[in-house]
Amino acid sequence: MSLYYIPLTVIALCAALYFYFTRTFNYWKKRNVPGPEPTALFGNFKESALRRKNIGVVVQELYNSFPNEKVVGIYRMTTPSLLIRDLDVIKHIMIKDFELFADRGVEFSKKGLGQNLFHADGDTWRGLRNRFTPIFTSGKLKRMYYLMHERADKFISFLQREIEKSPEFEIHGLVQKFTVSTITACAFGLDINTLDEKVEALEIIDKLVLEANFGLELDMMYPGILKKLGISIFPGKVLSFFKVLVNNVINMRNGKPTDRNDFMDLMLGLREMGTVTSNKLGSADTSVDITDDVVAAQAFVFYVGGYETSATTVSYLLYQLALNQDIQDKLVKEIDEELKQSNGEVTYDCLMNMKYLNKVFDETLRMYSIVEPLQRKATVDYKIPGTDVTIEKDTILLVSPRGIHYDEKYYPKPEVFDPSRFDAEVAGARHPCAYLPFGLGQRNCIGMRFGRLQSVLCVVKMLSKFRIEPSKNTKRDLGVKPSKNLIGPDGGILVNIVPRRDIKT
Ligand code: HEM
Repeated sequence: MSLYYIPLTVIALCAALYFYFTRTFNYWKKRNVPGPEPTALFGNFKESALRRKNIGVVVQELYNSFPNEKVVGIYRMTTPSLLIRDLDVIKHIMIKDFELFADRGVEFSKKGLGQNLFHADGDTWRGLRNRFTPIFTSGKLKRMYYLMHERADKFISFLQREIEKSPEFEIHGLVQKFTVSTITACAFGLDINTLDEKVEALEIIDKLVLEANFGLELDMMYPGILKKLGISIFPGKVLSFFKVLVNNVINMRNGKPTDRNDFMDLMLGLREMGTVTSNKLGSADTSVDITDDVVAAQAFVFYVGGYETSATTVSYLLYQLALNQDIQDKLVKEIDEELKQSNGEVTYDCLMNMKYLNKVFDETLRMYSIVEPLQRKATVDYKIPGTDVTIEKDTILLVSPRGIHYDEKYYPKPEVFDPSRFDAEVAGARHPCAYLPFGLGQRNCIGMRFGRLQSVLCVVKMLSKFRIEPSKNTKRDLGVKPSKNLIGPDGGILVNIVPRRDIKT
Protein backbone atom coordinates (compact mmCIF):
# COMPACT_ATOMS: atom_id res chain seq x y z
CA MET A 1 0.00 0.00 0.00
CA SER A 2 2.68 2.47 1.00
CA LEU A 3 4.62 1.72 -2.26
CA TYR A 4 1.52 2.67 -4.14
CA TYR A 5 1.64 6.16 -2.64
CA ILE A 6 5.30 6.89 -3.47
CA PRO A 7 4.73 8.04 -7.10
CA LEU A 8 1.79 10.17 -5.99
CA THR A 9 3.84 11.77 -3.25
CA VAL A 10 6.67 12.47 -5.71
CA ILE A 11 4.24 14.03 -8.21
CA ALA A 12 2.62 16.14 -5.49
CA LEU A 13 6.04 17.27 -4.27
CA CYS A 14 7.19 18.19 -7.79
CA ALA A 15 3.95 20.09 -8.40
CA ALA A 16 4.36 21.95 -5.10
CA LEU A 17 7.97 22.82 -5.95
CA TYR A 18 7.01 23.91 -9.46
CA PHE A 19 4.25 26.08 -8.07
CA TYR A 20 6.61 27.55 -5.46
CA PHE A 21 9.39 28.33 -7.94
CA THR A 22 7.05 29.95 -10.48
CA ARG A 23 4.72 31.70 -8.01
CA THR A 24 5.94 35.21 -8.89
CA PHE A 25 5.99 34.83 -12.66
CA ASN A 26 2.76 36.75 -13.29
CA TYR A 27 4.19 39.90 -11.76
CA TRP A 28 5.14 41.70 -14.99
CA LYS A 29 2.24 40.30 -17.04
CA LYS A 30 -0.19 41.83 -14.52
CA ARG A 31 1.54 45.17 -15.02
CA ASN A 32 1.64 44.88 -18.84
CA VAL A 33 5.41 45.03 -18.92
CA PRO A 34 6.87 42.96 -21.78
CA GLY A 35 9.55 40.42 -21.00
CA PRO A 36 10.95 36.98 -21.80
CA GLU A 37 9.33 33.77 -20.52
CA PRO A 38 11.00 32.77 -17.26
CA THR A 39 12.06 29.22 -16.35
CA ALA A 40 10.97 27.69 -13.03
CA LEU A 41 13.49 28.43 -10.25
CA PHE A 42 15.98 30.28 -12.50
CA GLY A 43 13.72 32.98 -13.96
CA ASN A 44 15.71 34.48 -16.85
CA PHE A 45 19.11 33.66 -15.37
CA LYS A 46 19.31 29.91 -15.98
CA GLU A 47 22.37 30.12 -18.23
CA SER A 48 24.39 32.21 -15.77
CA ALA A 49 23.20 30.30 -12.69
CA LEU A 50 24.38 27.06 -14.31
CA ARG A 51 27.66 28.82 -15.26
CA ARG A 52 27.04 28.22 -18.96
CA LYS A 53 27.14 31.93 -19.81
CA ASN A 54 28.57 34.99 -18.14
CA ILE A 55 25.86 37.06 -16.42
CA GLY A 56 26.88 40.09 -18.52
CA VAL A 57 26.23 38.11 -21.70
CA VAL A 58 22.88 36.87 -20.37
CA VAL A 59 21.74 40.44 -19.67
CA GLN A 60 23.03 41.58 -23.08
CA GLU A 61 20.89 38.89 -24.74
CA LEU A 62 17.86 40.07 -22.77
CA TYR A 63 18.61 43.60 -23.99
CA ASN A 64 18.85 42.40 -27.61
CA SER A 65 15.61 40.41 -27.45
CA PHE A 66 13.44 43.51 -26.93
CA PRO A 67 14.78 46.09 -29.39
CA ASN A 68 11.70 48.30 -29.23
CA GLU A 69 11.12 48.41 -25.49
CA LYS A 70 12.20 51.05 -23.01
CA VAL A 71 12.08 48.63 -20.11
CA VAL A 72 11.88 44.84 -19.92
CA GLY A 73 10.32 42.88 -17.05
CA ILE A 74 12.68 40.07 -16.04
CA TYR A 75 13.10 37.63 -13.15
CA ARG A 76 16.36 37.27 -11.31
CA MET A 77 15.72 33.69 -10.25
CA THR A 78 12.17 34.17 -8.89
CA THR A 79 12.44 37.87 -8.05
CA PRO A 80 10.88 40.41 -10.46
CA SER A 81 13.44 42.99 -11.61
CA LEU A 82 13.56 45.50 -14.43
CA LEU A 83 16.05 45.84 -17.27
CA ILE A 84 16.30 49.45 -18.37
CA ARG A 85 17.08 49.80 -22.10
CA ASP A 86 16.15 53.39 -22.89
CA LEU A 87 18.95 55.93 -22.52
CA ASP A 88 16.70 58.75 -21.31
CA VAL A 89 15.29 56.46 -18.60
CA ILE A 90 18.84 55.44 -17.68
CA LYS A 91 19.70 59.12 -17.35
CA HIS A 92 16.78 59.62 -14.97
CA ILE A 93 17.69 56.68 -12.80
CA MET A 94 21.44 57.03 -12.66
CA ILE A 95 21.81 60.80 -12.78
CA LYS A 96 18.70 63.00 -12.42
CA ASP A 97 16.89 60.96 -9.77
CA PHE A 98 20.06 59.44 -8.39
CA GLU A 99 19.02 60.09 -4.79
CA LEU A 100 16.19 57.53 -5.18
CA PHE A 101 18.52 54.90 -6.65
CA ALA A 102 21.76 55.47 -4.78
CA ASP A 103 21.86 51.87 -3.50
CA ARG A 104 23.30 49.01 -5.50
CA GLY A 105 21.31 46.46 -3.51
CA VAL A 106 23.86 43.66 -3.21
CA GLU A 107 22.70 42.42 0.15
CA PHE A 108 24.98 40.46 2.46
CA SER A 109 26.64 40.92 5.81
CA LYS A 110 28.04 44.43 5.95
CA LYS A 111 30.57 43.59 8.65
CA GLY A 112 34.31 43.28 7.96
CA LEU A 113 35.09 43.50 4.24
CA GLY A 114 31.37 44.06 3.56
CA GLN A 115 31.92 47.70 4.61
CA ASN A 116 33.56 48.41 1.26
CA LEU A 117 32.46 51.15 -1.11
CA PHE A 118 31.17 48.86 -3.85
CA HIS A 119 28.86 46.87 -1.61
CA ALA A 120 27.91 49.53 0.96
CA ASP A 121 24.50 51.18 0.66
CA GLY A 122 22.55 54.01 2.29
CA ASP A 123 24.32 56.45 4.58
CA THR A 124 27.34 54.15 5.01
CA TRP A 125 27.96 54.43 1.26
CA ARG A 126 27.44 58.20 1.31
CA GLY A 127 29.84 58.61 4.19
CA LEU A 128 32.46 56.40 2.57
CA ARG A 129 32.17 57.99 -0.85
CA ASN A 130 32.44 61.49 0.65
CA ARG A 131 35.55 60.50 2.56
CA PHE A 132 37.26 58.53 -0.20
CA THR A 133 36.53 60.65 -3.29
CA PRO A 134 39.32 63.14 -2.42
CA ILE A 135 41.95 60.40 -2.49
CA PHE A 136 41.28 59.75 -6.19
CA THR A 137 41.87 63.28 -7.52
CA SER A 138 44.33 63.77 -10.42
CA GLY A 139 46.71 65.56 -8.04
CA LYS A 140 46.88 62.56 -5.68
CA LEU A 141 47.19 60.22 -8.62
CA LYS A 142 50.04 62.23 -10.05
CA ARG A 143 51.92 61.86 -6.76
CA MET A 144 51.30 58.10 -6.82
CA TYR A 145 52.38 57.80 -10.45
CA TYR A 146 56.01 57.06 -9.57
CA LEU A 147 54.91 53.79 -7.93
CA MET A 148 53.19 52.66 -11.13
CA HIS A 149 56.10 53.80 -13.26
CA GLU A 150 58.67 51.84 -11.24
CA ARG A 151 56.57 48.69 -11.59
CA ALA A 152 56.07 49.28 -15.32
CA ASP A 153 59.86 49.41 -15.82
CA LYS A 154 60.31 46.17 -13.89
CA PHE A 155 57.54 44.62 -15.97
CA ILE A 156 59.27 45.59 -19.23
CA SER A 157 62.61 44.14 -18.05
CA PHE A 158 60.76 40.94 -17.12
CA LEU A 159 59.13 40.85 -20.55
CA GLN A 160 62.45 41.35 -22.28
CA ARG A 161 63.80 38.27 -20.50
CA GLU A 162 60.68 36.21 -21.22
CA ILE A 163 60.62 37.10 -24.92
CA GLU A 164 63.95 35.37 -25.39
CA LYS A 165 62.27 32.08 -24.42
CA SER A 166 59.25 32.38 -26.74
CA PRO A 167 57.39 35.23 -28.47
CA GLU A 168 53.95 33.80 -27.72
CA PHE A 169 52.17 34.94 -24.54
CA GLU A 170 48.83 34.54 -22.91
CA ILE A 171 48.49 38.28 -22.39
CA HIS A 172 45.74 38.35 -19.81
CA GLY A 173 47.87 36.44 -17.28
CA LEU A 174 50.92 38.43 -18.34
CA VAL A 175 49.38 41.88 -17.83
CA GLN A 176 47.86 40.75 -14.52
CA LYS A 177 51.43 40.47 -13.22
CA PHE A 178 51.88 44.19 -13.84
CA THR A 179 48.52 45.33 -12.45
CA VAL A 180 48.81 43.14 -9.33
CA SER A 181 52.23 44.61 -8.57
CA THR A 182 50.95 48.18 -9.13
CA ILE A 183 47.83 47.81 -7.08
CA THR A 184 49.57 46.05 -4.19
CA ALA A 185 52.10 48.89 -4.17
CA CYS A 186 49.41 51.59 -4.33
CA ALA A 187 46.65 50.03 -2.21
CA PHE A 188 48.77 48.32 0.45
CA GLY A 189 52.13 50.01 0.10
CA LEU A 190 53.76 46.62 -0.46
CA ASP A 191 56.54 45.64 -2.83
CA ILE A 192 55.49 42.17 -3.82
CA ASN A 193 57.47 40.53 -6.56
CA THR A 194 54.61 39.28 -8.72
CA LEU A 195 56.77 39.09 -11.80
CA ASP A 196 59.17 36.26 -11.12
CA GLU A 197 57.22 34.45 -8.41
CA LYS A 198 53.68 33.28 -8.08
CA VAL A 199 52.13 34.93 -5.06
CA GLU A 200 49.99 32.08 -3.87
CA ALA A 201 47.85 33.97 -1.40
CA LEU A 202 46.86 36.43 -4.12
CA GLU A 203 46.09 33.64 -6.56
CA ILE A 204 43.77 32.05 -4.03
CA ILE A 205 42.09 35.41 -3.45
CA ASP A 206 41.67 35.78 -7.21
CA LYS A 207 39.75 32.49 -7.38
CA LEU A 208 37.71 33.04 -4.24
CA VAL A 209 36.62 36.56 -5.00
CA LEU A 210 36.33 36.78 -8.76
CA GLU A 211 34.75 33.41 -9.52
CA ALA A 212 30.95 33.75 -9.50
CA ASN A 213 29.55 32.72 -6.13
CA PHE A 214 26.20 30.95 -5.58
CA GLY A 215 25.47 33.27 -2.65
CA LEU A 216 24.45 35.84 -5.24
CA GLU A 217 21.85 33.53 -6.80
CA LEU A 218 20.52 32.83 -3.32
CA ASP A 219 20.19 36.55 -2.72
CA MET A 220 18.46 37.01 -6.09
CA MET A 221 15.90 34.43 -5.00
CA TYR A 222 15.46 35.61 -1.41
CA PRO A 223 16.57 39.25 -1.39
CA GLY A 224 18.20 40.16 1.91
CA ILE A 225 18.60 36.58 3.19
CA LEU A 226 22.41 36.71 3.42
CA LYS A 227 22.21 39.95 5.34
CA LYS A 228 19.60 38.57 7.74
CA LEU A 229 21.71 35.49 8.40
CA GLY A 230 24.89 37.57 8.74
CA ILE A 231 26.58 35.67 5.88
CA SER A 232 29.30 37.34 3.81
CA ILE A 233 29.90 36.59 0.12
CA PHE A 234 33.61 36.68 0.91
CA PRO A 235 35.07 33.55 2.46
CA GLY A 236 36.56 33.85 5.96
CA LYS A 237 40.05 33.16 4.54
CA VAL A 238 39.90 36.29 2.38
CA LEU A 239 38.65 38.32 5.28
CA SER A 240 41.47 37.34 7.60
CA PHE A 241 44.13 37.65 4.87
CA PHE A 242 43.27 41.30 4.22
CA LYS A 243 42.78 42.13 7.88
CA VAL A 244 46.20 40.80 8.82
CA LEU A 245 47.83 42.41 5.79
CA VAL A 246 46.37 45.84 6.52
CA ASN A 247 47.05 45.64 10.27
CA ASN A 248 50.70 44.84 9.52
CA VAL A 249 51.02 47.81 7.19
CA ILE A 250 49.34 50.13 9.72
CA ASN A 251 51.71 48.90 12.46
CA MET A 252 54.75 49.27 10.21
CA ARG A 253 53.77 52.90 9.69
CA ASN A 254 52.96 53.44 13.37
CA GLY A 255 49.41 54.27 12.34
CA LYS A 256 50.53 57.45 10.55
CA PRO A 257 50.95 58.47 6.91
CA THR A 258 54.51 58.25 5.54
CA ASP A 259 55.84 59.96 2.43
CA ARG A 260 54.96 57.17 -0.01
CA ASN A 261 51.72 58.92 -1.08
CA ASP A 262 49.97 55.58 -1.66
CA PHE A 263 46.31 54.81 -0.81
CA MET A 264 47.31 53.47 2.59
CA ASP A 265 48.95 56.83 3.45
CA LEU A 266 45.88 58.69 2.22
CA MET A 267 43.57 56.48 4.28
CA LEU A 268 45.73 56.87 7.38
CA GLY A 269 45.54 60.62 6.78
CA LEU A 270 41.74 60.37 6.75
CA ARG A 271 41.84 58.29 9.94
CA GLU A 272 43.84 61.00 11.68
CA MET A 273 41.18 63.57 10.78
CA GLY A 274 38.63 61.65 12.89
CA THR A 275 34.92 61.78 12.08
CA VAL A 276 34.12 64.30 9.37
CA THR A 277 30.53 64.97 8.41
CA SER A 278 29.83 66.02 4.88
CA ASN A 279 26.57 66.48 3.04
CA LYS A 280 27.94 66.61 -0.48
CA LEU A 281 25.98 63.53 -1.49
CA GLY A 282 22.58 64.62 -0.31
CA SER A 283 22.04 63.44 3.23
CA ALA A 284 23.32 65.65 6.03
CA ASP A 285 24.25 62.73 8.25
CA THR A 286 26.91 61.00 6.23
CA SER A 287 29.81 60.74 8.61
CA VAL A 288 31.75 57.55 8.88
CA ASP A 289 34.53 56.55 11.25
CA ILE A 290 37.70 55.39 9.57
CA THR A 291 38.46 52.37 11.74
CA ASP A 292 41.10 49.76 10.87
CA ASP A 293 38.31 47.53 9.53
CA VAL A 294 37.08 50.30 7.24
CA VAL A 295 40.64 50.85 5.98
CA ALA A 296 41.00 47.08 5.34
CA ALA A 297 37.65 46.92 3.51
CA GLN A 298 38.62 49.78 1.18
CA ALA A 299 42.15 48.47 0.57
CA PHE A 300 40.46 45.17 -0.32
CA VAL A 301 38.01 46.74 -2.78
CA PHE A 302 40.72 48.91 -4.36
CA TYR A 303 42.81 45.77 -4.81
CA VAL A 304 40.02 43.60 -6.22
CA GLY A 305 38.42 46.40 -8.25
CA GLY A 306 41.77 47.65 -9.44
CA TYR A 307 43.92 44.89 -10.87
CA GLU A 308 41.59 42.59 -12.80
CA THR A 309 39.57 45.32 -14.53
CA SER A 310 42.71 47.01 -15.88
CA ALA A 311 44.48 43.74 -16.76
CA THR A 312 41.46 42.61 -18.77
CA THR A 313 41.14 45.99 -20.50
CA VAL A 314 44.82 46.06 -21.49
CA SER A 315 44.75 42.49 -22.77
CA TYR A 316 41.70 43.14 -24.96
CA LEU A 317 43.35 46.35 -26.18
CA LEU A 318 46.56 44.52 -27.16
CA TYR A 319 44.49 41.80 -28.80
CA GLN A 320 42.75 44.37 -31.00
CA LEU A 321 46.10 45.95 -31.86
CA ALA A 322 47.38 42.53 -32.95
CA LEU A 323 44.40 42.16 -35.27
CA ASN A 324 44.46 45.77 -36.50
CA GLN A 325 48.05 46.53 -37.43
CA ASP A 326 47.10 49.86 -39.06
CA ILE A 327 45.68 51.10 -35.73
CA GLN A 328 48.82 49.89 -33.97
CA ASP A 329 50.99 51.82 -36.50
CA LYS A 330 49.05 55.01 -35.84
CA LEU A 331 49.28 54.55 -32.09
CA VAL A 332 53.02 53.77 -32.16
CA LYS A 333 53.56 56.92 -34.24
CA GLU A 334 51.79 59.03 -31.62
CA ILE A 335 53.74 57.39 -28.80
CA ASP A 336 57.11 57.89 -30.54
CA GLU A 337 56.35 61.54 -31.28
CA GLU A 338 55.19 62.28 -27.76
CA LEU A 339 58.15 60.50 -26.15
CA LYS A 340 60.53 62.48 -28.36
CA GLN A 341 59.14 65.64 -26.72
CA SER A 342 59.79 64.24 -23.24
CA ASN A 343 63.28 62.82 -23.91
CA GLY A 344 61.95 59.27 -23.86
CA GLU A 345 60.43 59.63 -20.37
CA VAL A 346 56.88 58.28 -20.04
CA THR A 347 55.54 61.06 -17.82
CA TYR A 348 52.06 61.49 -16.40
CA ASP A 349 51.54 64.56 -18.59
CA CYS A 350 52.62 62.91 -21.81
CA LEU A 351 50.16 60.06 -21.20
CA MET A 352 47.40 62.64 -20.79
CA ASN A 353 48.46 64.30 -24.08
CA MET A 354 48.18 61.13 -26.14
CA LYS A 355 44.76 61.64 -27.70
CA TYR A 356 44.75 58.64 -30.00
CA LEU A 357 45.88 56.35 -27.17
CA ASN A 358 42.92 57.46 -25.08
CA LYS A 359 40.53 56.82 -27.99
CA VAL A 360 41.96 53.32 -28.40
CA PHE A 361 41.43 52.78 -24.67
CA ASP A 362 37.82 54.06 -24.87
CA GLU A 363 37.02 51.90 -27.88
CA THR A 364 38.41 48.85 -26.07
CA LEU A 365 36.01 49.43 -23.18
CA ARG A 366 33.19 50.06 -25.65
CA MET A 367 33.68 46.56 -27.05
CA TYR A 368 34.63 44.92 -23.78
CA SER A 369 33.13 46.70 -20.80
CA ILE A 370 34.27 44.66 -17.84
CA VAL A 371 31.73 45.23 -15.05
CA GLU A 372 28.35 43.88 -16.17
CA PRO A 373 25.49 44.47 -15.61
CA LEU A 374 25.17 47.77 -13.73
CA GLN A 375 22.77 47.55 -10.82
CA ARG A 376 20.65 49.95 -8.77
CA LYS A 377 17.89 49.46 -6.21
CA ALA A 378 14.77 51.64 -5.97
CA THR A 379 14.47 53.09 -2.47
CA VAL A 380 10.87 54.28 -3.13
CA ASP A 381 7.96 53.40 -5.44
CA TYR A 382 8.74 55.18 -8.72
CA LYS A 383 6.95 55.84 -12.00
CA ILE A 384 9.37 55.27 -14.85
CA PRO A 385 9.38 58.47 -16.94
CA GLY A 386 7.92 58.08 -20.43
CA THR A 387 6.18 54.78 -19.55
CA ASP A 388 3.10 53.60 -17.64
CA VAL A 389 5.23 51.42 -15.42
CA THR A 390 5.50 52.07 -11.68
CA ILE A 391 8.10 50.02 -9.90
CA GLU A 392 7.84 49.12 -6.25
CA LYS A 393 10.35 50.10 -3.60
CA ASP A 394 13.24 47.59 -3.39
CA THR A 395 13.00 46.58 -7.06
CA ILE A 396 16.40 45.89 -8.57
CA LEU A 397 17.11 47.67 -11.87
CA LEU A 398 19.72 46.44 -14.32
CA VAL A 399 21.50 48.23 -17.17
CA SER A 400 23.49 46.40 -19.84
CA PRO A 401 26.53 48.38 -21.03
CA ARG A 402 27.33 45.56 -23.49
CA GLY A 403 23.79 45.70 -24.88
CA ILE A 404 24.09 49.45 -25.42
CA HIS A 405 27.69 49.36 -26.68
CA TYR A 406 26.77 46.80 -29.36
CA ASP A 407 23.50 48.49 -30.35
CA GLU A 408 23.68 49.59 -34.01
CA LYS A 409 21.53 52.60 -33.08
CA TYR A 410 24.44 54.09 -31.16
CA TYR A 411 27.46 52.36 -32.70
CA PRO A 412 27.17 51.40 -36.40
CA LYS A 413 29.06 48.18 -37.21
CA PRO A 414 29.59 47.49 -33.52
CA GLU A 415 31.80 44.43 -34.15
CA VAL A 416 34.44 46.67 -35.76
CA PHE A 417 37.20 48.08 -33.55
CA ASP A 418 37.22 51.75 -34.51
CA PRO A 419 38.81 54.33 -32.18
CA SER A 420 37.50 57.19 -34.37
CA ARG A 421 34.12 56.65 -32.66
CA PHE A 422 35.72 58.71 -29.90
CA ASP A 423 36.73 61.67 -32.07
CA ALA A 424 35.36 64.68 -30.22
CA GLU A 425 32.65 65.53 -32.75
CA VAL A 426 31.45 61.91 -33.11
CA ALA A 427 31.39 61.26 -29.34
CA GLY A 428 29.80 64.67 -28.70
CA ALA A 429 26.88 63.80 -31.01
CA ARG A 430 26.07 60.61 -29.05
CA HIS A 431 23.61 60.40 -26.17
CA PRO A 432 25.57 61.04 -22.92
CA CYS A 433 24.42 57.67 -21.54
CA ALA A 434 25.44 55.62 -24.59
CA TYR A 435 28.91 54.98 -23.17
CA LEU A 436 29.06 53.54 -19.69
CA PRO A 437 32.02 51.20 -19.01
CA PHE A 438 32.65 53.05 -15.74
CA GLY A 439 28.98 53.33 -14.87
CA LEU A 440 27.19 56.64 -14.58
CA GLY A 441 26.27 59.34 -12.09
CA GLN A 442 27.42 59.78 -8.53
CA ARG A 443 27.84 56.04 -8.00
CA ASN A 444 30.16 55.56 -10.97
CA CYS A 445 33.63 54.02 -10.69
CA ILE A 446 35.73 55.90 -8.16
CA GLY A 447 38.94 54.39 -9.57
CA MET A 448 38.27 55.41 -13.18
CA ARG A 449 41.31 57.69 -13.49
CA PHE A 450 43.57 55.23 -11.72
CA GLY A 451 42.38 52.38 -13.98
CA ARG A 452 42.94 54.42 -17.13
CA LEU A 453 46.35 55.62 -15.97
CA GLN A 454 47.82 52.24 -15.11
CA SER A 455 46.38 50.74 -18.31
CA VAL A 456 47.70 53.36 -20.73
CA LEU A 457 51.07 53.42 -18.95
CA CYS A 458 51.39 49.66 -19.50
CA VAL A 459 50.41 49.99 -23.19
CA VAL A 460 52.87 52.85 -23.85
CA LYS A 461 55.75 51.08 -22.10
CA MET A 462 55.07 47.93 -24.12
CA LEU A 463 54.60 49.60 -27.51
CA SER A 464 57.68 51.75 -27.14
CA LYS A 465 59.74 48.52 -27.18
CA PHE A 466 57.63 45.78 -28.70
CA ARG A 467 55.22 45.02 -31.47
CA ILE A 468 52.07 42.97 -30.88
CA GLU A 469 51.29 40.46 -33.61
CA PRO A 470 48.79 37.67 -34.04
CA SER A 471 50.24 34.20 -33.46
CA LYS A 472 49.01 31.02 -35.09
CA ASN A 473 46.91 30.48 -31.95
CA THR A 474 45.23 33.90 -31.82
CA LYS A 475 41.47 33.30 -31.92
CA ARG A 476 39.39 35.52 -34.19
CA ASP A 477 36.31 34.93 -32.09
CA LEU A 478 36.82 35.42 -28.37
CA GLY A 479 34.31 33.91 -25.97
CA VAL A 480 33.48 35.38 -22.55
CA LYS A 481 34.42 33.26 -19.55
CA PRO A 482 31.12 32.01 -18.07
CA SER A 483 32.17 31.42 -14.48
CA LYS A 484 33.55 34.88 -13.62
CA ASN A 485 31.89 37.87 -12.02
CA LEU A 486 33.56 40.13 -14.55
CA ILE A 487 33.81 40.00 -18.34
CA GLY A 488 37.00 38.23 -19.37
CA PRO A 489 38.38 36.16 -22.25
CA ASP A 490 37.46 32.48 -22.14
CA GLY A 491 40.66 30.47 -22.42
CA GLY A 492 42.85 33.59 -22.36
CA ILE A 493 44.28 35.54 -25.30
CA LEU A 494 47.34 34.33 -27.19
CA VAL A 495 49.45 36.77 -29.21
CA ASN A 496 53.09 37.22 -30.14
CA ILE A 497 55.14 40.00 -28.59
CA VAL A 498 58.28 40.75 -30.58
CA PRO A 499 60.98 43.43 -30.23
CA ARG A 500 60.40 46.42 -32.49
CA ARG A 501 62.71 46.17 -35.47
CA ASP A 502 62.78 49.96 -36.05
CA ILE A 503 64.47 50.78 -32.73
CA LYS A 504 67.39 49.54 -30.63
CA THR A 505 66.20 47.83 -27.42
C1 HEM B 1 39.46 49.76 -16.48
C2 HEM B 1 39.30 49.76 -15.19
C3 HEM B 1 37.97 49.80 -14.47
C4 HEM B 1 36.68 49.61 -14.92
C5 HEM B 1 36.24 49.30 -16.33
C6 HEM B 1 35.80 49.80 -13.78
C7 HEM B 1 34.41 49.73 -13.85
C8 HEM B 1 33.57 49.98 -12.79
C9 HEM B 1 32.13 50.00 -12.87
C10 HEM B 1 31.32 49.78 -14.14
C11 HEM B 1 31.65 50.27 -11.64
C12 HEM B 1 30.17 50.37 -11.25
C13 HEM B 1 29.71 51.79 -11.52
C14 HEM B 1 28.21 52.00 -11.45
O1 HEM B 1 27.50 51.17 -10.87
O2 HEM B 1 27.74 53.03 -11.98
C15 HEM B 1 32.78 50.42 -10.76
C16 HEM B 1 32.68 50.73 -9.42
C17 HEM B 1 33.78 50.81 -8.59
N1 HEM B 1 35.10 50.71 -8.94
FE1 HEM B 1 35.82 50.47 -10.81
N2 HEM B 1 36.55 50.06 -12.68
C18 HEM B 1 37.88 50.08 -13.04
C19 HEM B 1 38.94 50.34 -12.23
C20 HEM B 1 38.88 50.55 -10.87
C21 HEM B 1 40.01 50.80 -10.01
C22 HEM B 1 41.45 50.93 -10.50
C23 HEM B 1 39.53 50.91 -8.73
C24 HEM B 1 40.27 51.20 -7.43
C25 HEM B 1 41.51 51.54 -7.32
C26 HEM B 1 38.10 50.74 -8.81
C27 HEM B 1 37.25 50.79 -7.71
C28 HEM B 1 35.87 50.81 -7.81
C29 HEM B 1 34.99 51.02 -6.66
C30 HEM B 1 35.44 51.19 -5.21
C31 HEM B 1 33.69 51.02 -7.14
C32 HEM B 1 32.41 51.25 -6.35
C33 HEM B 1 32.10 52.74 -6.33
C34 HEM B 1 30.85 53.10 -5.52
O3 HEM B 1 29.94 52.29 -5.44
O4 HEM B 1 30.81 54.22 -4.99
N3 HEM B 1 37.74 50.53 -10.11
N4 HEM B 1 33.93 50.24 -11.48
